[in-house]
Amino acid sequence: MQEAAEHNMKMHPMWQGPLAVPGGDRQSPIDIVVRKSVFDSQLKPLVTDYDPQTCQQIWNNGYSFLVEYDDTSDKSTLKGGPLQDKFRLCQFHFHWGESNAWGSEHTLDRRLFPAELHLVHWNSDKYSLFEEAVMEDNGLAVIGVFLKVGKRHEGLQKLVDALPAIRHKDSVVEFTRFDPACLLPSNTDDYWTYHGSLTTPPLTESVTWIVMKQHIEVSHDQLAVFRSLLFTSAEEEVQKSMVNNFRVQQPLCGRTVRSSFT
Ligand SMILES: NS(=O)(=O)c1ccc(-n2ccn(-c3ccc(F)cc3F)c2=O)cc1
Ligand SMILES: [Zn+2]
Repeated sequence: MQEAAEHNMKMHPMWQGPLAVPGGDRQSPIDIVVRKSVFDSQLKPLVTDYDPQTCQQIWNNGYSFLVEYDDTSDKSTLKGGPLQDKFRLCQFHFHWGESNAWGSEHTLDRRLFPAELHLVHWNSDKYSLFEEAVMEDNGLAVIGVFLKVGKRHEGLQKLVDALPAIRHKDSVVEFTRFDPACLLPSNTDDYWTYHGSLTTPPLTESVTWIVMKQHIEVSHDQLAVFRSLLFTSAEEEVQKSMVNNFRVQQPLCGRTVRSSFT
């Protein structure tokens, strides 16, 4: 069934262009083979400092829904971990499946999760705009968090309640005072990190990936609301459910995945 979902995903307009950066050898997502990851004692704890007042809007971009933050100053930042510089939060979004059996982009020893959260940051020490950073080797840092189905996530509910208002592609509503830290697992010291890319076009190889070892739990009903979103705009005749908006795992091409824990 997942293969059919992967096939359907590739039919989405998003994927009608090049499926990889020509000559790309650091594409994402990947399968993290836990026993092959290399412990690095130099990896530091993550330091997130998010200001909920910088939360601005939530919108359906026709592939996922994005919660966007004001990134015109260093008010919501990420540093530490594998990073040498300070990174500014610009948005977060999710990827999910039509069933709880799949949906994540990264996998752990081939294990799929029902969904995955991505918090996207850009290097504000080196670049002045996201648009600039997205093209650079050390331009972006994305925190990945796996979602499992279980108890209701109280912090997520405010976001879930906003989704019916952005059911169609290109719909946007104001969304304020949301602290993305509530979506991080209680333990952010244990993670894997590797050099990769954006998982949708432009697929630029500019991302330091930081994948959390600990997952968060959301309820089945909360994920069902994700699946009530549509890939399509209100004007389109055929409405398509926004599900299976994930890319399949890419070749590791000799890269090392480091772990912050033994
Ligand atoms: N899934 S993910 O790897 O976290 C991911 C995948 C794709 C993007 N993405 C897609 C288009 N853009 C984008 C937006 C504005 C811009 F000026 C340049 C971009 F590349 C972007 O950041 C952002 C994040
Ligand atoms: Zn993503």
